[in-house]
Amino acid sequence: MEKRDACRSAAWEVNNILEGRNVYLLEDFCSVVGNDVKSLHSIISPPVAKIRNIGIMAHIDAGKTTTTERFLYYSGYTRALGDVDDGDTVTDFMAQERERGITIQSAAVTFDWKGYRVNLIDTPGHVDFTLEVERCLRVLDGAVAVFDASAGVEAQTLTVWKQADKHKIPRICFLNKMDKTGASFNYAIESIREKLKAKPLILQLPIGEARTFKGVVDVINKEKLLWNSNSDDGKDFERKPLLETSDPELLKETIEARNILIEQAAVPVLCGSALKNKGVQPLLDAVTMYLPSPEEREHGFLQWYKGDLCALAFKVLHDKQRGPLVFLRIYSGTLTPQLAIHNINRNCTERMSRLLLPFADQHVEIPSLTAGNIALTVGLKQTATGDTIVSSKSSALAAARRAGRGDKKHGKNSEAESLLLAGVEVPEPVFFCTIEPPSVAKQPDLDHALERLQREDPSLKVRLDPDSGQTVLCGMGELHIEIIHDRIKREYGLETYLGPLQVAYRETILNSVRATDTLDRTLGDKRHFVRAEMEARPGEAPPGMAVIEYADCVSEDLVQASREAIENAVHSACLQGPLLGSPVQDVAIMLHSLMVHPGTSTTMVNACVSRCVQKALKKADKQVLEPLMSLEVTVTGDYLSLVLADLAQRRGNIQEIQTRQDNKVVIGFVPLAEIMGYSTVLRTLTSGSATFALEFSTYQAMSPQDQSTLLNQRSGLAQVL
Ligand SMILES: Nc1nc2c(ncn2[C@@H]2O[C@H](COP(=O)(O)OP(=O)(O)OP(=O)(O)O)[C@@H](O)[C@H]2O)c(=O)[nH]1
Repeated sequence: MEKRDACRSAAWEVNNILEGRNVYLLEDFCSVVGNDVKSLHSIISPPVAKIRNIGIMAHIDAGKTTTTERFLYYSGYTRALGDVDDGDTVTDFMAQERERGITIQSAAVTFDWKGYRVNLIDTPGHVDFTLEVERCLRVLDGAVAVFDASAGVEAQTLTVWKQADKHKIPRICFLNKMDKTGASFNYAIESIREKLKAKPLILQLPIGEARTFKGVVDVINKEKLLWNSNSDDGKDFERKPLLETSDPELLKETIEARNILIEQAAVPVLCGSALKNKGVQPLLDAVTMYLPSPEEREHGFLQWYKGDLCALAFKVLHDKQRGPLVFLRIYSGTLTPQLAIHNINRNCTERMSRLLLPFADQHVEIPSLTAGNIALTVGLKQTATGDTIVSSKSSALAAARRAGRGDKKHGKNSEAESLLLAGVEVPEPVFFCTIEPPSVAKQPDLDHALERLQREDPSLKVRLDPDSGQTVLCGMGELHIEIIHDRIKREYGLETYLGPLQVAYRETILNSVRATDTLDRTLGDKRHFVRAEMEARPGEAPPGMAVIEYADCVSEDLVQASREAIENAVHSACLQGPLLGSPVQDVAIMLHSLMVHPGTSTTMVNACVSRCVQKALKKADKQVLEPLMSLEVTVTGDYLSLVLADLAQRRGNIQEIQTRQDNKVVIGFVPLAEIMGYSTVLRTLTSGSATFALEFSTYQAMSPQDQSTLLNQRSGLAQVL
């Protein structure tokens, strides 16, 4: 009772400063959820064993939205059944909100089911958002894969399934659309076996298929579940034992399935029709029964924190009224409103003002949240997607010490990196294009929009082209850049112009070379004199960076005085390689000698060193590196040779051709430069019957012929321009 009162007063207190729409206080919310009033305690902090953080993975149109809607309805959080086709689902509601400029998209919705707290986290499916999918998977403890039972496993599900394998996320399969013409339980099961290489653990059998689909058999309990055809919303259904007298065939089949089930460790499979309101409640039961709670998942880093706060920001949204909303998965410790937190990635401390739970389409203000939960925070202005949050800098250092990483001789960056416990590696963007505002006066608005979008999406990079002064967008794929372009228009009201998409090449050198450079200039009555001798050689370093070494003969005092100028000069020279102006990687730079006359400005030192490094890079044998994509094309046998011939012309390297049911699956690698706009090509080539999945693999050295073709093209282009 005491706790209850404390919660109430905390909630009321925050209400005084609260103006936002869609935010309920706990007790108001209890009346919203109606007859089934949840206890305040369970709303605030359910026992961790009763929490399920799950995602829904599905191919486009498999029924993810409809299934989510049914979850919310049966759990009592929405009062009417939304219909995607009528445009009145919770998700549609949010889309409209967004159109009106109130960005309350949802990255997670929360609801309770039979005493369990379910946090449903959205997982985007497209490969351009691989990073986003990975980040979401990182915060999931389990997932429901929704399939269209008439189509079985489709391309997008396959991609996300592989990522879930990588992160060891336990899954349940839901064969949806059992009512649809062409729905086939056996076909869908077979495709799970074939394409996902998973063993289906059949927990249910359908009673009827397509138009005759009525309900399901619970294989474990040997019961049939029949939805009352007179009940519009499917809330009422009855359980009846299967009897030898009334259902001899079905009983026999069920017993066989049950025996197989008990023998194997595999993926539980259920079936139903979200649209026709059949099979959703047993799916929710299965989520709570078969998917693990947060404490059943292993997170090695938790031991370093010993109960102190550790959370991962997995999504940032900008709300026009409340500013940035940050979704956090709490791994250990407790969050409370007004709490000051330390952001390890940004090495800053900031204060959150409010703590919300995203219940269905409403946000509920709460006084605290503990480990295992998903929280929505208001007030964190610097935190970006993917950041690790702890209680204080000293707590982070203590964790690093426990992890045995804080005591090494590190530079400041590597110390911070050692503490990024839950982060996901951000891949380097492989595509770029220029973006221009409608007028010069709108450039600050564009900069502001891009700054916000980058906080939400760290795989988007923005830079300034030093030659043209234009803003350049760097992204993970064509769709990624298209969506950013569209969001700038929709959310920030700016009509921008994109330049042509270009491939992000890199450069490196193959041998060691030395160069010298002298800068002797008199400005006013002051003489500035610098002479540098430098060597560039192959050595492991990220793009646009270089390993910098100093020869013993270089005076230590001089290095101390000019270190920053020298390092900035080396890095800026490495940002624009001599061949294509692309970043140079895997280079080490040694400063053999440096002579600086007294009174020479550090700007002059910087200029001389930069020129000297550029000279050395130019003299070396140079190599262009290009992004290589892994490609998977699913095509019917009659189009196979056409697809292969086309890929051969695109410098494709075919690794394997698999047979999957009636289809051939071509697996291989192809340079990104050759595969832009491939969806249109493939559609034309195969009359729209083939599908493909494309993913960045690595950077590879171009062959001498391909490199010279590229360089000729570029210089030809330069002459034309
Ligand atoms: N016949 C049938 N249709 C369904 C079922 N579930 C969903 N649908 C329909 O399939 C279409 C797609 O459903 P959604 O729920 O929007 O699917 P989604 O996976 O969220 O789709 P995206 O958001 O586009 O990825 C809609 O027209 C739904 O009405 C089902 O169980 N049976």
